[in-house]
Formats: sequence, structure tokens, C-alpha cells
Amino acid sequence: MICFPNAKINLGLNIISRRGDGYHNLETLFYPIGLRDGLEIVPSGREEDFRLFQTGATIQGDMDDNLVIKALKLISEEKKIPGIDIHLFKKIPFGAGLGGGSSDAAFMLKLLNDTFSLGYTVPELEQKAAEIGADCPFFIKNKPAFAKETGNLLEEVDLDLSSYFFVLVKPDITVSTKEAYSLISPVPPEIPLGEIIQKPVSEWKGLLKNDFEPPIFKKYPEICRIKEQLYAKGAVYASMSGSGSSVYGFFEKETDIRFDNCWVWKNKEL
Ligand SMILES: C[C@](O)(CO)[C@H](O)COP(=O)(O)OP(=O)(O)OC[C@H]1O[C@@H](n2ccc(N)nc2=O)[C@H](O)[C@@H]1O
Ligand SMILES: Nc1ncnc2c1ncn2[C@@H]1O[C@H](COP(=O)(O)OP(=O)(O)OP(=O)(O)O)[C@@H](O)[C@H]1O
Repeated sequence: MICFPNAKINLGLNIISRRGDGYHNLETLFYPIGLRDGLEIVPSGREEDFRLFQTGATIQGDMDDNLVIKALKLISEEKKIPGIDIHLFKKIPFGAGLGGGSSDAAFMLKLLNDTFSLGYTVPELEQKAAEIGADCPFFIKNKPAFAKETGNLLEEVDLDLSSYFFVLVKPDITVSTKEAYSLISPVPPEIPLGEIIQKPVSEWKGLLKNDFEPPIFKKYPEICRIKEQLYAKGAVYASMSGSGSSVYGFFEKETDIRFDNCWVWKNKEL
């Protein structure tokens, strides 16, 4: 069976407080976008072992550290999974704030559940996804959702931005999520994100903020320049996604926009 794990962007990101477990309480809105990896599992006929064939962008670290293997091992602790060959095609850039690794892991949980009729419910899959990473649970239902706590408390929202022309820009910069959080001094937001997101998109600029932007823009001014250029080109709203490094912009109409030394995806390519 094959599936196509998609990426996400964060609409607003308030980091509210530091927790005793080293994580942070936040509020954000996860929004799925069309940029996708490819993930396939094929029963190999062998006993309970697995082989991972990874193509596309090269992932650092050894195979056992891959998040799809982490998902497989988590399920294998409870369920008997026959030998499988896993094919992962990477297109979603990592260290980009796009949740690529998290999406692969969550889709692997769903693929195993469906392929081998394991009987896990959506809440059970969301719980397993939360054991893999903070961004993973969102990708189980994979619908626009308001997230709180570490990003695991999800509430679906009725938000459709498909009428906008969407541009995603990834500079040749990889941002470590862990490092990005270490640069943050949590401050509760003046206006709750839930209130701002109810407003029209045209009112989000200056209100819907990503708390990672100030420290990340200071460390990587190029990322700030990309956001400025998106606004200069007429973006209704633009922001860095998650802990970065990618920046996105929504436009009322198709816009010819180019950036040197960046990956640029536009609506029809996503
Ligand atoms: C920045 C976001 O992408 C916004 O959606 C997420 O909060 C991060 O989600 P993620 O990349 O899946 O994060 P994980 O892989 O679970 O954690 C990576 C590191 O980020 C930090 N981390 C992550 C999530 C969170 N709520 N608080 C944190 O402090 C922790 O230091 C953790 O060790
Ligand atoms: N399947 C995978 N795809 C991408 N990265 C992976 C994968 N498995 C493990 N990794 C490792 O996890 C790290 C984080 O990957 P990625 O940034 O895509 O994850 P993410 O936390 O979901 O996304 P982001 O933090 O950028 O929003 C990568 O740098 C890579 O070393």
C-alpha cells in the first residue's frame, strides 16, 4: 500500500510557558498543505523484519533513527507485523518548520493500521503519534486544527484558505527545532490566537504572530528578508512556519515571484 504524507504550516504560534518536562505549552493552528513525500510498504514474505529504501532528499542519521522506523517499532511492541519493505521518497525539506518527519511517522502508523487491519482507533493512533513527536498527532486526522499544550491537544477548525494563491519559500537554511526553542522566553499572548484566527485573513498581518520569528530572524536575517519580500510582492499574510526555516505567503491572485538560492513552491505545484 502507498500513501503521500503531506506537510503542514503553522498559522500563528504562541509559546506560552515552559513545562517541567522540558517541553513548552503553545497555541498554534496546524494547516495541511499539498507538499508531499511518498511512503509505501510491501509485505516481503520474510519473517518480522524490515528494510527501508529511502530516495529523494538524503536524510542524515542512520536508518534506525528514521521516524517511520520509530513508528513501526512502536506498533511492533503490541502487534505482530510481518516482514515488510518500506519505500520512502523524501520531497518535504527537513528543518523547515513543515513537519515532514512527523508526517511520515503519522502516515506510517495509519498505513500499518490499514494494511494489517490492526484495529487502532483515531484517538489511539493520535496517542501513539504523540509518543513520537509533538507535531505527529495532527497528521492522523490531517485537517486544519487548533493545537494547545505541546501540540497534542487538537480541536478541528473550519478554515479553508484554498481560494488564495499560496507561495512557500525554503532558503538553504536548516533550523533545529530544539535549538529554536532554546532561544525563546515564553510570554502569554496579548490576544489569544483563537480570537485572531476568527478575523478575515486581511486583518492577520501584525496580529497573527510566530514567537520563533524574533530570535530566528536575528540569527538568520535572510529568512526575515524573504517574509518582507513576500509582503512587498503583495502578500495578504506572510509568516515563517513553525521553528523555520520556511516562509509562506497568501496572495489574492497568482503572483510571479522568484527567490535566489531557495526552493519555491506555488499553488499548482503543491
Ligand atoms: C515547532 C513546532 O513544529 C510547531 O508545530 C513543534 O512545536 C515542534 O514539533 P516537533 O518538531 O515534532 O518537536 P519534537 O520532535 O517533539 O521535539 C523536538 C524538541 O523541540 C522542543 N519542543 C517541542 C515541542 C514543544 N511543544 N516544546 C518543545 O520544547 C523540545 O526541546 C524537543 O526536544
Ligand atoms: N522520515 C523523515 N523525514 C525527515 N526527517 C527525518 C525523518 N526521519 C528522521 N528524520 C530526522 O528528523 C529531523 C527533523 O525532521 P523534520 O524537520 O522533517 O521533522 P519535523 O520536526 O516533523 O519538521 P519541522 O521541525 O521542520 O517542522 C531531520 O533533520 C532528520 O534528521
